[in-house]
Amino acid sequence: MDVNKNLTIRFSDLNYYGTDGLLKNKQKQILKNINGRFQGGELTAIVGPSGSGKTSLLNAIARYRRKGISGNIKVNGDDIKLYKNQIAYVMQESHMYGLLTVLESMKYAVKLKIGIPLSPAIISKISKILKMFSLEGHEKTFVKHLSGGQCKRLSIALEIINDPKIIFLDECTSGLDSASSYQCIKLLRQLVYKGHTIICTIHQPSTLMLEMFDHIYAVANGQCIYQGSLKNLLKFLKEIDFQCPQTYNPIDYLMEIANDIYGERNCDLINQIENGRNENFCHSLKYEERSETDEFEAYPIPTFNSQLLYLMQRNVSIILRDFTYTYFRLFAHLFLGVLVGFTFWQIGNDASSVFKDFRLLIGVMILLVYTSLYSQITLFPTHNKVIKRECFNNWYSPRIFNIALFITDCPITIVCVLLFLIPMYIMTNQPPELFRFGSCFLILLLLSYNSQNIGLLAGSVKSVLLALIIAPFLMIHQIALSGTFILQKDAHPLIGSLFKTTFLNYATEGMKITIFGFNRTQLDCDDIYCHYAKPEKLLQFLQLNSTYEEVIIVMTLYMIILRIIIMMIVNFQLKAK
Ligand SMILES: Nc1ncnc2c1ncn2[C@@H]1O[C@H](COP(=O)(O)OP(=O)(O)OP(=O)(O)O)[C@@H](O)[C@H]1O
Repeated sequence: MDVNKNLTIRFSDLNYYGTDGLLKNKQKQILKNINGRFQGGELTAIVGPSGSGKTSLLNAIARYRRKGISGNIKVNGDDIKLYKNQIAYVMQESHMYGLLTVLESMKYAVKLKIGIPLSPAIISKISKILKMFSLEGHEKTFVKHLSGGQCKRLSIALEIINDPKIIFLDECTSGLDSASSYQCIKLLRQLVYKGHTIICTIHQPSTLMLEMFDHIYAVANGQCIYQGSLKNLLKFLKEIDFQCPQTYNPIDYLMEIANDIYGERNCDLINQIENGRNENFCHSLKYEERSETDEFEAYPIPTFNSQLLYLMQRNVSIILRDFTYTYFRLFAHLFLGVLVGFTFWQIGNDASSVFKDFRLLIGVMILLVYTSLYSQITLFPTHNKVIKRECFNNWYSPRIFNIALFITDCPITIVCVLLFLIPMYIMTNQPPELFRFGSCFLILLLLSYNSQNIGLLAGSVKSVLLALIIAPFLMIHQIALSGTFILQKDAHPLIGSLFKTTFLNYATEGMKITIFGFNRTQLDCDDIYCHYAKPEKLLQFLQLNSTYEEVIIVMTLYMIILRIIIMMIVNFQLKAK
Protein backbone atom coordinates (compact mmCIF):
# COMPACT_ATOMS: atom_id res chain seq x y z
CA MET A 1 0.00 0.00 0.00
CA ASP A 2 1.45 3.35 -1.03
CA VAL A 3 1.13 5.53 2.05
CA ASN A 4 1.61 8.70 0.01
CA LYS A 5 -1.34 8.03 -2.25
CA ASN A 6 -4.57 9.95 -1.59
CA LEU A 7 -7.36 7.74 -0.35
CA THR A 8 -10.83 8.32 -1.79
CA ILE A 9 -13.86 6.78 -0.10
CA ARG A 10 -16.89 5.73 -2.12
CA PHE A 11 -20.00 4.25 -0.60
CA SER A 12 -23.07 2.91 -2.30
CA ASP A 13 -26.48 1.54 -1.29
CA LEU A 14 -25.66 2.13 2.35
CA ASN A 15 -28.48 1.18 4.70
CA TYR A 16 -28.58 1.33 8.44
CA TYR A 17 -31.33 -0.24 10.48
CA GLY A 18 -31.32 0.77 14.13
CA THR A 19 -33.38 -0.93 16.80
CA ASP A 20 -35.80 0.95 18.93
CA GLY A 21 -38.37 0.23 21.65
CA LEU A 22 -38.10 -1.15 25.16
CA LEU A 23 -37.25 -4.66 23.97
CA LYS A 24 -35.27 -3.41 20.96
CA ASN A 25 -37.92 -5.07 18.84
CA LYS A 26 -38.72 -2.17 16.51
CA GLN A 27 -36.55 -1.66 13.45
CA LYS A 28 -36.00 1.83 12.18
CA GLN A 29 -34.30 2.63 8.89
CA ILE A 30 -31.86 5.44 9.57
CA LEU A 31 -29.76 5.44 6.37
CA LYS A 32 -31.67 4.75 3.18
CA ASN A 33 -29.72 3.46 0.18
CA ILE A 34 -27.40 6.42 0.49
CA ASN A 35 -24.39 6.89 -1.84
CA GLY A 36 -21.49 9.28 -2.06
CA ARG A 37 -17.84 10.04 -2.59
CA PHE A 38 -15.32 11.64 -0.27
CA GLN A 39 -12.36 12.61 -2.42
CA GLY A 40 -8.87 11.80 -1.09
CA GLY A 41 -6.97 14.81 0.21
CA GLU A 42 -10.13 16.86 0.69
CA LEU A 43 -11.92 18.27 3.69
CA THR A 44 -15.55 17.14 3.73
CA ALA A 45 -18.35 18.44 5.95
CA ILE A 46 -21.39 16.27 6.55
CA VAL A 47 -24.26 18.64 7.31
CA GLY A 48 -27.97 18.22 7.85
CA PRO A 49 -30.82 19.01 10.22
CA SER A 50 -30.72 17.53 13.70
CA GLY A 51 -31.56 13.81 13.64
CA SER A 52 -31.03 13.57 9.87
CA GLY A 53 -28.42 10.80 10.18
CA LYS A 54 -25.06 12.65 10.02
CA THR A 55 -23.46 10.76 12.90
CA SER A 56 -25.00 7.48 11.74
CA LEU A 57 -23.46 7.99 8.29
CA LEU A 58 -20.06 8.86 9.72
CA ASN A 59 -20.15 5.88 12.09
CA ALA A 60 -21.20 3.52 9.30
CA ILE A 61 -18.44 4.65 6.94
CA ALA A 62 -15.75 4.71 9.64
CA ARG A 63 -16.99 1.24 10.69
CA TYR A 64 -17.37 2.56 14.21
CA ARG A 65 -20.82 1.02 14.02
CA ARG A 66 -21.26 -2.27 12.17
CA LYS A 67 -24.48 -3.81 13.47
CA GLY A 68 -27.47 -3.26 11.20
CA ILE A 69 -25.41 -1.81 8.36
CA SER A 70 -25.35 -3.04 4.76
CA GLY A 71 -23.89 -1.64 1.56
CA ASN A 72 -20.50 -1.10 -0.04
CA ILE A 73 -17.76 1.09 1.34
CA LYS A 74 -14.59 1.19 -0.74
CA VAL A 75 -11.31 3.01 -0.40
CA ASN A 76 -9.57 3.50 -3.75
CA GLY A 77 -11.67 0.60 -5.03
CA ASP A 78 -10.74 -1.83 -2.21
CA ASP A 79 -12.77 -2.90 0.81
CA ILE A 80 -12.41 -0.30 3.59
CA LYS A 81 -11.49 -3.11 6.04
CA LEU A 82 -8.06 -3.31 4.38
CA TYR A 83 -7.41 0.28 5.45
CA LYS A 84 -8.19 -0.28 9.14
CA ASN A 85 -4.75 0.97 10.21
CA GLN A 86 -5.06 4.08 8.04
CA ILE A 87 -8.22 5.31 9.75
CA ALA A 88 -8.58 7.50 12.83
CA TYR A 89 -11.88 8.38 14.46
CA VAL A 90 -12.17 11.41 16.71
CA MET A 91 -15.27 11.24 18.86
CA GLN A 92 -17.56 14.12 19.71
CA GLU A 93 -16.45 14.12 23.35
CA SER A 94 -12.74 14.16 24.03
CA HIS A 95 -12.23 11.12 26.25
CA MET A 96 -8.69 11.29 27.60
CA TYR A 97 -6.92 10.70 30.89
CA GLY A 98 -7.13 13.95 32.85
CA LEU A 99 -4.22 12.99 35.11
CA LEU A 100 -1.69 12.89 32.28
CA THR A 101 -0.07 16.02 30.93
CA VAL A 102 -0.38 17.05 27.29
CA LEU A 103 3.16 15.90 26.52
CA GLU A 104 2.74 12.61 28.38
CA SER A 105 -0.49 11.92 26.49
CA MET A 106 1.31 12.50 23.20
CA LYS A 107 4.25 10.31 24.23
CA TYR A 108 2.01 7.43 25.27
CA ALA A 109 0.10 7.76 22.00
CA VAL A 110 3.40 7.36 20.15
CA LYS A 111 4.58 4.46 22.30
CA LEU A 112 1.31 2.56 22.08
CA LYS A 113 0.50 3.21 18.44
CA ILE A 114 3.90 3.19 16.83
CA GLY A 115 5.84 1.01 19.26
CA ILE A 116 9.18 2.65 18.57
CA PRO A 117 11.40 4.33 21.16
CA LEU A 118 11.07 8.06 21.60
CA SER A 119 13.87 9.10 19.29
CA PRO A 120 14.84 12.79 18.83
CA ALA A 121 13.00 12.64 15.49
CA ILE A 122 9.77 11.53 17.19
CA ILE A 123 10.14 14.13 19.96
CA SER A 124 10.58 16.81 17.32
CA LYS A 125 7.50 15.47 15.48
CA ILE A 126 5.49 15.75 18.72
CA SER A 127 6.68 19.35 19.21
CA LYS A 128 5.78 20.16 15.61
CA ILE A 129 2.28 18.77 16.03
CA LEU A 130 1.75 20.54 19.35
CA LYS A 131 2.85 23.78 17.74
CA MET A 132 0.54 23.23 14.81
CA PHE A 133 -2.35 22.60 17.22
CA SER A 134 -1.48 25.72 19.29
CA LEU A 135 -0.66 23.57 22.30
CA GLU A 136 2.96 24.58 22.66
CA GLY A 137 3.56 26.03 26.12
CA HIS A 138 0.94 23.63 27.51
CA GLU A 139 3.12 20.52 27.41
CA LYS A 140 3.14 20.20 31.20
CA THR A 141 -0.54 21.07 31.68
CA PHE A 142 -2.75 18.25 32.93
CA VAL A 143 -5.39 17.29 30.39
CA LYS A 144 -8.11 17.88 33.02
CA HIS A 145 -7.06 21.55 33.13
CA LEU A 146 -7.34 22.15 29.35
CA SER A 147 -10.17 24.19 27.87
CA GLY A 148 -12.79 22.54 25.63
CA GLY A 149 -11.08 23.78 22.46
CA GLN A 150 -7.65 22.66 23.65
CA CYS A 151 -9.06 19.22 24.54
CA LYS A 152 -10.58 18.91 21.08
CA ARG A 153 -7.29 19.87 19.44
CA LEU A 154 -5.34 17.46 21.64
CA SER A 155 -7.74 14.62 20.81
CA ILE A 156 -7.06 15.23 17.11
CA ALA A 157 -3.30 15.57 17.72
CA LEU A 158 -3.25 12.18 19.50
CA GLU A 159 -4.78 10.51 16.49
CA ILE A 160 -2.59 12.03 13.80
CA ILE A 161 0.74 11.17 15.42
CA ASN A 162 1.00 7.94 13.38
CA ASP A 163 -0.12 9.63 10.15
CA PRO A 164 -3.50 7.98 9.52
CA LYS A 165 -4.55 8.89 5.98
CA ILE A 166 -8.26 9.10 6.72
CA ILE A 167 -9.62 11.01 9.70
CA PHE A 168 -13.27 10.99 10.74
CA LEU A 169 -14.49 13.56 13.25
CA ASP A 170 -17.90 13.57 14.87
CA GLU A 171 -19.21 17.07 15.62
CA CYS A 172 -15.71 18.49 15.67
CA THR A 173 -16.94 21.97 16.61
CA SER A 174 -19.57 21.04 19.19
CA GLY A 175 -19.12 22.81 22.50
CA LEU A 176 -16.65 25.29 21.00
CA ASP A 177 -17.21 29.01 20.55
CA SER A 178 -16.99 30.45 17.05
CA ALA A 179 -13.30 31.44 17.37
CA SER A 180 -12.28 27.96 18.61
CA SER A 181 -14.44 26.28 15.94
CA TYR A 182 -12.75 28.38 13.27
CA GLN A 183 -9.32 27.53 14.66
CA CYS A 184 -10.19 23.81 14.70
CA ILE A 185 -11.36 23.81 11.06
CA LYS A 186 -8.29 25.82 10.05
CA LEU A 187 -6.21 23.09 11.57
CA LEU A 188 -8.06 20.39 9.64
CA ARG A 189 -7.47 22.45 6.52
CA GLN A 190 -3.72 22.33 7.23
CA LEU A 191 -3.88 18.54 7.60
CA VAL A 192 -5.70 18.26 4.29
CA TYR A 193 -2.89 20.18 2.60
CA LYS A 194 -0.59 17.43 3.82
CA GLY A 195 -2.68 14.80 2.08
CA HIS A 196 -5.05 13.54 4.79
CA THR A 197 -8.65 12.81 3.81
CA ILE A 198 -10.85 14.37 6.48
CA ILE A 199 -14.56 13.94 6.98
CA CYS A 200 -16.43 15.60 9.80
CA THR A 201 -19.99 16.14 10.81
CA ILE A 202 -20.89 19.74 11.58
CA HIS A 203 -23.95 20.82 13.49
CA GLN A 204 -24.53 24.50 12.78
CA PRO A 205 -21.93 25.63 10.27
CA SER A 206 -21.45 29.30 9.42
CA THR A 207 -20.70 30.33 5.83
CA LEU A 208 -17.21 31.43 6.88
CA MET A 209 -16.55 27.99 8.30
CA LEU A 210 -18.02 26.12 5.35
CA GLU A 211 -15.90 28.10 2.92
CA MET A 212 -12.90 26.24 4.30
CA PHE A 213 -14.36 22.89 3.23
CA ASP A 214 -13.76 21.38 -0.20
CA HIS A 215 -16.80 19.21 -0.16
CA ILE A 216 -20.23 19.48 1.40
CA TYR A 217 -22.32 16.37 1.91
CA ALA A 218 -25.86 17.16 3.07
CA VAL A 219 -28.22 14.60 4.59
CA ALA A 220 -31.92 14.73 5.39
CA ASN A 221 -33.93 11.87 6.78
CA GLY A 222 -31.17 9.36 6.02
CA GLN A 223 -30.78 10.33 2.36
CA CYS A 224 -28.40 12.57 0.46
CA ILE A 225 -29.83 15.94 -0.54
CA TYR A 226 -26.63 17.47 -1.87
CA GLN A 227 -23.00 16.65 -2.47
CA GLY A 228 -20.51 19.00 -4.01
CA SER A 229 -18.74 22.24 -3.39
CA LEU A 230 -20.29 25.17 -1.57
CA LYS A 231 -19.83 27.23 -4.74
CA ASN A 232 -21.94 24.82 -6.78
CA LEU A 233 -24.77 24.67 -4.25
CA LEU A 234 -26.56 27.72 -5.70
CA LYS A 235 -26.31 26.25 -9.20
CA PHE A 236 -27.75 22.97 -7.89
CA LEU A 237 -30.64 24.70 -6.19
CA LYS A 238 -31.36 26.78 -9.27
CA GLU A 239 -31.70 23.58 -11.34
CA ILE A 240 -34.69 22.61 -9.24
CA ASP A 241 -36.17 26.12 -9.17
CA PHE A 242 -34.93 27.28 -5.80
CA GLN A 243 -33.58 30.81 -5.72
CA CYS A 244 -31.48 31.44 -2.61
CA PRO A 245 -32.01 35.03 -1.37
CA GLN A 246 -28.81 37.03 -1.71
CA THR A 247 -28.48 37.79 2.00
CA TYR A 248 -28.87 34.13 2.91
CA ASN A 249 -26.29 31.53 3.88
CA PRO A 250 -26.92 28.91 1.12
CA ILE A 251 -26.51 26.07 3.60
CA ASP A 252 -29.15 27.61 5.89
CA TYR A 253 -31.39 27.85 2.84
CA LEU A 254 -30.75 24.16 2.02
CA MET A 255 -31.56 23.21 5.62
CA GLU A 256 -34.80 25.19 5.45
CA ILE A 257 -35.77 23.27 2.32
CA ALA A 258 -34.81 20.02 4.06
CA ASN A 259 -37.03 21.01 6.99
CA ASP A 260 -39.99 21.41 4.58
CA ILE A 261 -40.29 25.18 5.18
CA TYR A 262 -40.99 25.68 1.45
CA GLY A 263 -43.25 22.63 1.15
CA GLU A 264 -42.33 18.99 0.90
CA ARG A 265 -39.53 19.26 -1.66
CA ASN A 266 -36.93 16.85 -0.21
CA CYS A 267 -37.71 14.34 -2.95
CA ASP A 268 -36.69 16.86 -5.60
CA LEU A 269 -33.31 17.36 -3.90
CA ILE A 270 -32.76 13.60 -3.48
CA ASN A 271 -33.75 12.88 -7.10
CA GLN A 272 -31.62 15.68 -8.47
CA ILE A 273 -28.51 14.47 -6.58
CA GLU A 274 -29.56 10.82 -7.16
CA ASN A 275 -29.26 10.10 -3.44
CA GLY A 276 -25.52 10.80 -3.68
CA ARG A 277 -24.70 9.12 -7.02
CA ASN A 278 -24.56 12.42 -8.89
CA GLU A 279 -21.03 13.83 -8.68
CA ASN A 280 -21.52 16.70 -11.14
CA PHE A 281 -21.38 19.33 -8.43
CA CYS A 282 -18.11 18.13 -6.89
CA HIS A 283 -14.77 19.45 -7.88
CA SER A 284 -11.35 19.31 -6.35
CA LEU A 285 -10.41 22.70 -5.09
CA LYS A 286 -7.23 22.77 -3.19
CA TYR A 287 -5.39 19.75 -4.53
CA GLU A 288 -2.53 21.75 -5.93
CA GLU A 289 -1.88 23.27 -2.51
CA ARG A 290 -0.71 19.98 -1.02
CA SER A 291 2.64 20.35 0.72
CA GLU A 292 5.50 18.57 -0.97
CA THR A 293 7.60 18.35 2.16
CA ASP A 294 5.39 16.19 4.34
CA GLU A 295 5.81 12.54 3.55
CA PHE A 296 3.64 9.96 5.27
CA GLU A 297 5.50 7.35 7.22
CA ALA A 298 4.58 3.68 7.48
CA TYR A 299 5.26 2.70 11.09
CA PRO A 300 5.83 -0.83 12.45
CA ILE A 301 3.11 -2.53 14.47
CA PRO A 302 4.09 -2.62 18.18
CA THR A 303 4.53 -5.97 19.92
CA PHE A 304 2.25 -7.33 22.65
CA ASN A 305 5.01 -6.99 25.25
CA SER A 306 5.85 -3.39 24.41
CA GLN A 307 2.18 -2.34 24.49
CA LEU A 308 1.66 -4.15 27.81
CA LEU A 309 4.69 -2.41 29.28
CA TYR A 310 3.61 1.06 28.08
CA LEU A 311 0.05 0.55 29.28
CA MET A 312 1.35 -0.51 32.70
CA GLN A 313 3.64 2.54 32.80
CA ARG A 314 0.71 4.78 31.93
CA ASN A 315 -1.53 3.14 34.55
CA VAL A 316 1.15 3.58 37.24
CA SER A 317 1.50 7.29 36.39
CA ILE A 318 -2.27 7.73 36.70
CA ILE A 319 -2.60 5.60 39.86
CA LEU A 320 0.15 7.54 41.64
CA ARG A 321 -1.66 10.82 40.91
CA ASP A 322 -5.17 9.64 41.69
CA PHE A 323 -5.93 10.72 45.24
CA THR A 324 -9.40 9.15 45.47
CA TYR A 325 -8.65 5.84 43.80
CA THR A 326 -5.26 5.22 45.38
CA TYR A 327 -4.56 7.21 48.52
CA PHE A 328 -8.08 7.31 49.89
CA ARG A 329 -8.40 3.58 49.26
CA LEU A 330 -5.17 2.92 51.20
CA PHE A 331 -6.21 5.20 54.03
CA ALA A 332 -9.70 3.64 54.25
CA HIS A 333 -8.20 0.16 54.69
CA LEU A 334 -5.82 1.34 57.41
CA PHE A 335 -8.62 3.20 59.18
CA LEU A 336 -10.93 0.18 59.10
CA GLY A 337 -8.16 -2.14 60.32
CA VAL A 338 -7.53 0.12 63.34
CA LEU A 339 -11.25 0.56 63.99
CA VAL A 340 -11.85 -3.20 64.00
CA GLY A 341 -8.76 -3.62 66.19
CA PHE A 342 -10.16 -1.29 68.86
CA THR A 343 -13.65 -2.78 68.58
CA PHE A 344 -12.46 -6.35 69.18
CA TRP A 345 -9.56 -5.34 71.46
CA GLN A 346 -7.39 -8.27 72.62
CA ILE A 347 -10.05 -11.00 72.33
CA GLY A 348 -7.99 -13.31 70.11
CA ASN A 349 -6.55 -15.60 72.78
CA ASP A 350 -9.45 -15.56 75.20
CA ALA A 351 -11.29 -18.90 75.32
CA SER A 352 -14.47 -17.26 76.64
CA SER A 353 -14.55 -14.99 73.55
CA VAL A 354 -14.20 -17.56 70.78
CA PHE A 355 -17.59 -16.68 69.29
CA LYS A 356 -16.68 -12.98 69.37
CA ASP A 357 -13.50 -14.00 67.53
CA PHE A 358 -15.59 -15.88 64.94
CA ARG A 359 -17.83 -12.82 64.53
CA LEU A 360 -14.68 -10.75 64.08
CA LEU A 361 -13.66 -12.99 61.18
CA ILE A 362 -17.07 -12.54 59.57
CA GLY A 363 -16.89 -8.76 60.07
CA VAL A 364 -13.37 -8.62 58.61
CA MET A 365 -14.43 -10.53 55.52
CA ILE A 366 -17.57 -8.47 54.91
CA LEU A 367 -15.68 -5.18 55.33
CA LEU A 368 -13.02 -6.32 52.89
CA VAL A 369 -15.64 -7.56 50.43
CA TYR A 370 -17.30 -4.16 50.33
CA THR A 371 -14.15 -2.02 50.21
CA SER A 372 -12.85 -4.18 47.34
CA LEU A 373 -16.18 -4.33 45.54
CA TYR A 374 -16.78 -0.60 45.57
CA SER A 375 -13.19 0.29 44.66
CA GLN A 376 -13.72 -1.38 41.28
CA ILE A 377 -17.35 -0.66 40.34
CA THR A 378 -16.57 2.63 38.68
CA LEU A 379 -13.29 1.47 37.12
CA PHE A 380 -14.68 0.25 33.78
CA PRO A 381 -17.34 2.94 33.41
CA THR A 382 -14.60 5.58 33.87
CA HIS A 383 -12.05 3.83 31.64
CA ASN A 384 -14.62 2.58 29.15
CA LYS A 385 -14.79 5.61 26.89
CA VAL A 386 -11.02 6.03 26.74
CA ILE A 387 -10.54 2.31 26.01
CA LYS A 388 -13.25 2.44 23.35
CA ARG A 389 -11.59 5.37 21.58
CA GLU A 390 -8.09 3.95 21.83
CA CYS A 391 -9.03 0.38 20.88
CA PHE A 392 -11.10 1.52 17.91
CA ASN A 393 -8.19 3.61 16.71
CA ASN A 394 -5.90 0.56 16.92
CA TRP A 395 -3.77 1.75 19.82
CA TYR A 396 -3.97 -1.71 21.49
CA SER A 397 -6.44 -4.54 22.04
CA PRO A 398 -8.91 -4.66 24.97
CA ARG A 399 -7.19 -7.87 26.14
CA ILE A 400 -3.86 -6.09 26.67
CA PHE A 401 -5.62 -3.26 28.49
CA ASN A 402 -7.32 -5.71 30.87
CA ILE A 403 -4.08 -7.51 31.63
CA ALA A 404 -2.24 -4.23 32.25
CA LEU A 405 -5.04 -3.01 34.50
CA PHE A 406 -4.92 -6.19 36.60
CA ILE A 407 -1.14 -6.18 36.96
CA THR A 408 -0.89 -2.52 37.91
CA ASP A 409 -3.67 -2.79 40.47
CA CYS A 410 -2.04 -5.80 42.17
CA PRO A 411 0.44 -3.89 44.39
CA ILE A 412 -2.30 -1.53 45.62
CA THR A 413 -4.58 -4.43 46.48
CA ILE A 414 -1.75 -6.16 48.35
CA VAL A 415 -0.90 -3.01 50.32
CA CYS A 416 -4.60 -2.38 51.07
CA VAL A 417 -5.06 -5.89 52.49
CA LEU A 418 -1.87 -5.55 54.57
CA LEU A 419 -2.90 -2.12 55.90
CA PHE A 420 -6.19 -3.63 56.99
CA LEU A 421 -4.85 -6.93 58.33
CA ILE A 422 -1.75 -5.84 60.29
CA PRO A 423 -3.43 -3.51 62.85
CA MET A 424 -6.47 -5.76 63.10
CA TYR A 425 -4.33 -8.88 63.67
CA ILE A 426 -2.08 -7.28 66.29
CA MET A 427 -4.73 -5.29 68.14
CA THR A 428 -7.14 -8.22 68.43
CA ASN A 429 -4.29 -10.40 69.72
CA GLN A 430 -4.35 -13.15 67.12
CA PRO A 431 -1.59 -15.79 67.41
CA PRO A 432 1.80 -14.17 66.66
CA GLU A 433 2.90 -16.82 64.17
CA LEU A 434 4.21 -15.75 60.79
CA PHE A 435 2.86 -18.82 58.99
CA ARG A 436 -0.64 -18.24 60.37
CA PHE A 437 -0.50 -14.53 59.52
CA GLY A 438 0.69 -15.37 55.97
CA SER A 439 -2.10 -17.93 55.48
CA CYS A 440 -4.68 -15.43 56.69
CA PHE A 441 -3.24 -12.76 54.36
CA LEU A 442 -3.48 -15.12 51.38
CA ILE A 443 -7.15 -15.88 52.07
CA LEU A 444 -8.00 -12.19 52.46
CA LEU A 445 -6.06 -11.29 49.31
CA LEU A 446 -7.96 -13.85 47.25
CA LEU A 447 -11.19 -12.65 48.85
CA SER A 448 -10.32 -9.10 47.86
CA TYR A 449 -9.58 -10.09 44.22
CA ASN A 450 -12.79 -12.08 43.97
CA SER A 451 -14.84 -9.20 45.40
CA GLN A 452 -13.10 -6.80 43.01
CA ASN A 453 -14.17 -9.10 40.19
CA ILE A 454 -17.80 -8.79 41.29
CA GLY A 455 -17.37 -4.98 41.21
CA LEU A 456 -15.77 -5.15 37.75
CA LEU A 457 -18.49 -7.51 36.52
CA ALA A 458 -21.19 -5.09 37.68
CA GLY A 459 -19.20 -2.17 36.24
CA SER A 460 -18.89 -3.83 32.85
CA VAL A 461 -22.57 -3.08 32.25
CA LYS A 462 -21.89 0.39 30.88
CA SER A 463 -23.55 2.76 33.39
CA VAL A 464 -22.27 3.50 36.89
CA LEU A 465 -25.82 3.80 38.20
CA LEU A 466 -26.77 0.32 36.98
CA ALA A 467 -23.49 -1.04 38.33
CA LEU A 468 -24.24 0.40 41.78
CA ILE A 469 -27.59 -1.38 41.77
CA ILE A 470 -26.33 -4.70 40.40
CA ALA A 471 -23.20 -5.08 42.58
CA PRO A 472 -24.95 -5.48 45.98
CA PHE A 473 -27.36 -7.99 44.41
CA LEU A 474 -24.46 -10.07 43.13
CA MET A 475 -22.85 -9.89 46.57
CA ILE A 476 -25.99 -10.86 48.53
CA HIS A 477 -25.86 -14.34 46.97
CA GLN A 478 -22.28 -14.67 48.19
CA ILE A 479 -23.06 -13.45 51.71
CA ALA A 480 -26.24 -15.52 52.14
CA LEU A 481 -24.42 -18.72 51.19
CA SER A 482 -21.14 -17.94 52.89
CA GLY A 483 -21.62 -20.14 55.95
CA THR A 484 -21.31 -17.15 58.25
CA PHE A 485 -24.92 -16.43 59.23
CA ILE A 486 -26.00 -20.05 59.04
CA LEU A 487 -23.75 -23.08 58.89
CA GLN A 488 -24.02 -25.34 55.87
CA LYS A 489 -25.13 -28.28 58.09
CA ASP A 490 -28.08 -26.25 59.43
CA ALA A 491 -29.41 -25.10 56.04
CA HIS A 492 -31.97 -27.03 53.97
CA PRO A 493 -30.15 -29.83 52.06
CA LEU A 494 -31.12 -28.27 48.72
CA ILE A 495 -29.60 -24.93 49.71
CA GLY A 496 -26.66 -26.57 51.48
CA SER A 497 -25.19 -27.79 48.21
CA LEU A 498 -25.27 -24.22 46.86
CA PHE A 499 -22.80 -23.10 49.53
CA LYS A 500 -20.09 -24.61 47.34
CA THR A 501 -20.89 -22.07 44.61
CA THR A 502 -19.68 -19.06 46.57
CA PHE A 503 -16.10 -17.91 47.06
CA LEU A 504 -17.13 -16.29 50.35
CA ASN A 505 -18.01 -19.74 51.72
CA TYR A 506 -14.48 -20.90 50.88
CA ALA A 507 -13.02 -17.75 52.41
CA THR A 508 -14.96 -18.44 55.62
CA GLU A 509 -13.64 -21.99 55.69
CA GLY A 510 -10.12 -20.69 55.10
CA MET A 511 -10.36 -18.09 57.87
CA LYS A 512 -11.66 -20.69 60.36
CA ILE A 513 -8.64 -22.87 59.55
CA THR A 514 -6.06 -20.07 59.70
CA ILE A 515 -7.30 -18.69 63.02
CA PHE A 516 -8.43 -21.82 64.87
CA GLY A 517 -6.70 -24.62 62.93
CA PHE A 518 -3.10 -25.51 62.11
CA ASN A 519 -2.70 -27.20 65.55
CA ARG A 520 -3.33 -24.01 67.47
CA THR A 521 -2.42 -24.37 71.18
CA GLN A 522 -4.98 -24.11 73.97
CA LEU A 523 -6.50 -20.64 74.54
CA ASP A 524 -6.31 -18.70 77.83
CA CYS A 525 -9.30 -19.27 80.07
CA ASP A 526 -10.08 -16.85 82.93
CA ASP A 527 -13.43 -18.52 83.81
CA ILE A 528 -13.89 -21.75 85.84
CA TYR A 529 -14.62 -23.69 82.65
CA CYS A 530 -14.17 -22.76 79.00
CA HIS A 531 -15.80 -25.28 76.70
CA TYR A 532 -13.90 -24.12 73.63
CA ALA A 533 -10.46 -23.66 75.18
CA LYS A 534 -9.22 -26.23 72.71
CA PRO A 535 -9.59 -24.62 69.27
CA GLU A 536 -10.16 -27.97 67.48
CA LYS A 537 -13.36 -28.37 69.55
CA LEU A 538 -14.65 -25.10 68.10
CA LEU A 539 -13.67 -26.25 64.61
CA GLN A 540 -15.68 -29.43 65.15
CA PHE A 541 -18.69 -27.35 66.16
CA LEU A 542 -18.26 -24.95 63.21
CA GLN A 543 -17.85 -27.95 60.92
CA LEU A 544 -15.10 -27.74 58.33
CA ASN A 545 -15.97 -28.93 54.84
CA SER A 546 -12.69 -28.14 53.07
CA THR A 547 -8.97 -28.22 53.62
CA TYR A 548 -6.83 -25.07 53.41
CA GLU A 549 -5.34 -26.25 50.09
CA GLU A 550 -8.81 -26.79 48.61
CA VAL A 551 -9.81 -23.30 49.70
CA ILE A 552 -6.79 -21.72 47.98
CA ILE A 553 -7.28 -23.73 44.77
CA VAL A 554 -11.02 -23.00 44.49
CA MET A 555 -10.67 -19.29 45.29
CA THR A 556 -7.82 -18.94 42.76
CA LEU A 557 -9.82 -20.72 40.07
CA TYR A 558 -12.88 -18.63 40.90
CA MET A 559 -10.77 -15.47 40.54
CA ILE A 560 -9.25 -16.52 37.20
CA ILE A 561 -12.54 -17.70 35.67
CA LEU A 562 -14.40 -14.56 36.75
CA ARG A 563 -11.59 -12.38 35.36
CA ILE A 564 -11.73 -14.20 32.01
CA ILE A 565 -15.52 -13.75 31.88
CA ILE A 566 -15.10 -10.02 32.59
CA MET A 567 -12.46 -9.69 29.86
CA MET A 568 -14.79 -11.47 27.42
CA ILE A 569 -17.68 -9.14 28.31
CA VAL A 570 -15.51 -6.03 27.89
CA ASN A 571 -14.08 -7.35 24.58
CA PHE A 572 -17.57 -8.16 23.36
CA GLN A 573 -18.89 -4.72 24.32
CA LEU A 574 -16.06 -2.99 22.50
CA LYS A 575 -16.66 -5.05 19.39
CA ALA A 576 -20.46 -5.23 19.58
CA LYS A 577 -21.08 -1.90 17.86
N1 LIG B 1 -29.30 2.67 17.30
C1 LIG B 1 -30.35 3.41 16.99
N2 LIG B 1 -31.60 2.92 17.10
C2 LIG B 1 -32.67 3.63 16.78
N3 LIG B 1 -32.62 4.89 16.31
C3 LIG B 1 -31.42 5.45 16.17
C4 LIG B 1 -30.22 4.74 16.51
N4 LIG B 1 -29.18 5.56 16.26
C5 LIG B 1 -29.69 6.72 15.80
N5 LIG B 1 -31.05 6.64 15.74
C6 LIG B 1 -31.96 7.68 15.24
O1 LIG B 1 -31.54 7.96 13.94
C7 LIG B 1 -31.70 9.34 13.67
C8 LIG B 1 -30.40 9.92 13.20
O2 LIG B 1 -29.50 9.98 14.29
P1 LIG B 1 -28.07 10.67 14.16
O3 LIG B 1 -27.46 10.69 15.51
O4 LIG B 1 -27.31 10.00 13.10
O5 LIG B 1 -28.50 12.13 13.71
P2 LIG B 1 -27.63 13.45 13.59
O6 LIG B 1 -27.95 14.01 12.28
O7 LIG B 1 -26.20 13.18 13.86
O8 LIG B 1 -28.28 14.30 14.73
P3 LIG B 1 -27.64 15.51 15.60
O9 LIG B 1 -27.16 16.52 14.66
O10 LIG B 1 -28.81 15.98 16.41
O11 LIG B 1 -26.55 14.88 16.43
C9 LIG B 1 -32.23 9.97 14.94
O12 LIG B 1 -33.64 10.07 14.81
C10 LIG B 1 -31.88 8.97 16.01
O13 LIG B 1 -32.81 8.99 17.04
